[in-house]
Amino acid sequence: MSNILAPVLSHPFFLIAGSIIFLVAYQVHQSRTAGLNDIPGPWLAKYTNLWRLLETKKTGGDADYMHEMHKKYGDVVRVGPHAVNVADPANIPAIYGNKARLHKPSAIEVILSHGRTENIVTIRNPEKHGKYRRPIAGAYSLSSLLDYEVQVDEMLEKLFGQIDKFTAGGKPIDIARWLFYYAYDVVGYLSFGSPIGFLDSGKDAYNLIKFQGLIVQYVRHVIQMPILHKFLAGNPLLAYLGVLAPTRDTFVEFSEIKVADRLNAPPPERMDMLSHFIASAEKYPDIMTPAQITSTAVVNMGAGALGSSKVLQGIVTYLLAHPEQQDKLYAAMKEANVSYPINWKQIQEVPFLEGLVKEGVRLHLSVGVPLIRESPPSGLRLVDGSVIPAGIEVGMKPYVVARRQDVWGPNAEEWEPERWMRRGYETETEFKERRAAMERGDLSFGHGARTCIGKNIAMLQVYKVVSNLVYRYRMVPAPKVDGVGDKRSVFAYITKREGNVV
Ligand code: HEM
Repeated sequence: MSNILAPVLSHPFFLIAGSIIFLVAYQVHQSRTAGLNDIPGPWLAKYTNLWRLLETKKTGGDADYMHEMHKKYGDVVRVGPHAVNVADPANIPAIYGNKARLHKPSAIEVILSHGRTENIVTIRNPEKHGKYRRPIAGAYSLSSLLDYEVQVDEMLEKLFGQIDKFTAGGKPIDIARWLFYYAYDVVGYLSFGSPIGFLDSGKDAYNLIKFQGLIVQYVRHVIQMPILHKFLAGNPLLAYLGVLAPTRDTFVEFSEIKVADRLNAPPPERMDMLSHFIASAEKYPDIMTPAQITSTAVVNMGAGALGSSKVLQGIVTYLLAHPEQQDKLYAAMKEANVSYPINWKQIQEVPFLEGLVKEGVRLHLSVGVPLIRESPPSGLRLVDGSVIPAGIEVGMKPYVVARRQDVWGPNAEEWEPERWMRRGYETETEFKERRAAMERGDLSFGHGARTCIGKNIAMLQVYKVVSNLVYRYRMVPAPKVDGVGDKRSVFAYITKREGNVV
């Protein structure tokens, strides 16, 4: 009998059909035994991560499909055989809180190409993460900001010099592009000790922005189906052959050179982040190795520069659509008696500026993926009483949380800087309560031990440029210039507000 069946079974058709049946049976088994059968979600997502990969591809990751999924299926949605997304911000402490101390799941490692040094974003274990975060925390502290303001001012002067030059004669300018260059040069200056050269050259220096865009697209897609990483950037053979190298390595190699230059040079007169990292190597020699210092500087560019750029792009788009809001901010700054260039201390005295920036962060954050964690061995109890079993990838998307009506009100999806200020009809206590609820429900910079370490730096660079830009210029929308720019471009006619600027 087996002699008769052997030629049939070795036929390619049976081999392929058999493999497919095995794969489907395996996926069904995996799905059924994950302990998530009661959690609603699209049917395909129950069996394969392909569902979220396809959704990400369809929406490009920008417009968020999870927002629609939560509207359809509720606050807890199954997005993969072993993955759920949660929308209710009341769960933030349980998932991200210091007491919860959840690990990051293995999917986070898709950020690292084969052979690269791990960094504070990719370290999964909370204890180890704490060990690596401690030595660098001082570089990002509020007290360090005063040291960094000089570098930020230097970059602002370069930015405004270029705006003046390129708008001479009433020409339109792609203001978003220049704000990207500013954000990248500020983070680069602070991380590597010298500006990278975006503003000087008026170009995407070393193609960093382009490469980073490719890396973001890679991570955004592959993190949905992490097994793909083994066959792509995480693959040792492909790394050896250099197949995927150009996108990732140019960026890292550029950073290695910058860090090596600084390690071989005398310390600079003024502290920047790189000086902090190098100084901490004396106290933590096992952790702050040259490779780790480079990795930390790279993470700054990756996690930081893009975030601030996108927020600035969002704010400027809004200000162009509402020139009256520029005038409102200008009047508020005049009333606060600020002087040019507006400094960090003066910035704190203009509540409308705070509203603009916070609203910009809320609605235009760059984090297009959920902040993922792994449910602990004892399971994860959510506020609705349901329990997510051990070993499941659990995430909340800042985009989704930023649009919750129970936190932000019925106009949650609209831009309203004034929501951050006291309303005419509110008592001080009512305002404080409403604002505290918004702060509790705000996941823009994450939460807990892994909250954004660069938040202060991001705020310094964003507040400084928004305030000084509006103090110095008035902007109105300009039509797109044919053949110039890309999907990030925002064109504007810009004129100086005479009399304010030296
Ligand atoms: C408006 C701009 C920014 C936004 C919206 C933002 C958002 C975030 C979020 C949500 C996280 C938490 C990720 C998680 O929980 O898994 C994070 C982490 C991080 N961010 Fe930012 N970020 C911004 C700017 C920056 C800047 C300017 C820097 C550096 C100079 C930076 C460096 C980092 C680093 C290193 C981490 C990892 C922290 C850790 O795991 O301990 N970010 N960021």
